[in-house]
Amino acid sequence: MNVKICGITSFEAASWAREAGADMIGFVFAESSRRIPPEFARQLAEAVGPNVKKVGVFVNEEAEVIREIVKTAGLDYVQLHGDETPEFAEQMPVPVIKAFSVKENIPFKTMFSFPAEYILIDSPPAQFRGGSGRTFDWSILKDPDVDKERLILAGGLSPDNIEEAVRSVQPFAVDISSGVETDGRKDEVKVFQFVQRAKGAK
Ligand SMILES: O=C(O)c1ccccc1N[C@@H]1O[C@H](COP(=O)(O)O)[C@@H](O)[C@H]1O
Repeated sequence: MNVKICGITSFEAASWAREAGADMIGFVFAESSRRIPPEFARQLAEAVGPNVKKVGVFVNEEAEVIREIVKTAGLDYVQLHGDETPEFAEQMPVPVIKAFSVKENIPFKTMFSFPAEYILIDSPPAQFRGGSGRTFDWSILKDPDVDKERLILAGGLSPDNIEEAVRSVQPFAVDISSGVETDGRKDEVKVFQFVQRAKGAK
């Protein structure tokens, strides 16, 4: 199981994610309590080293701004978490993770025909477009149009529900932000528990 820890805002959290065995870390460049400047993301990315992939999270950002941030921060993927079109995604300089909310009522067939390396399915937005900490009914992902090889499951995951999530959905990867935090900051114990349980679940 591949694991992405999103909303990294400190050197400590970046090193916990790496030491715990996360495959990807996410930096938020959209409206969020977890937003960080691109230059700081670059420092975090360098501290983590090349074995953990770096994902930049954007919501309805201009393509030119994303291109600049990809260069400045040294990103491996962009996660488009807004209403971006297929044409927009095709202009991206690195592989794309396209996020859809289950509330959008877009057929899975349409979601999985989007030109992106991975399709991330998240809960409906709350205050911000992502990072709500809310879960959704995973049974909808049993639909045969869901391509599990390209699916990243997100939304309200936590160390307590991740084993059940992996067992019932069997996605390519799982993505978490608020479920490994305490009082709005990444929590070392939760990060290790989450990665260990996600990777151990069958
Ligand atoms: O994490 C954020 O603050 C964020 C802000 C704007 C767009 C996406 C964001 N994060 C993504 O939200 C989901 C679910 O997060 P959670 O685990 O429910 O807190 C995840 O894909 C993050 O990558």
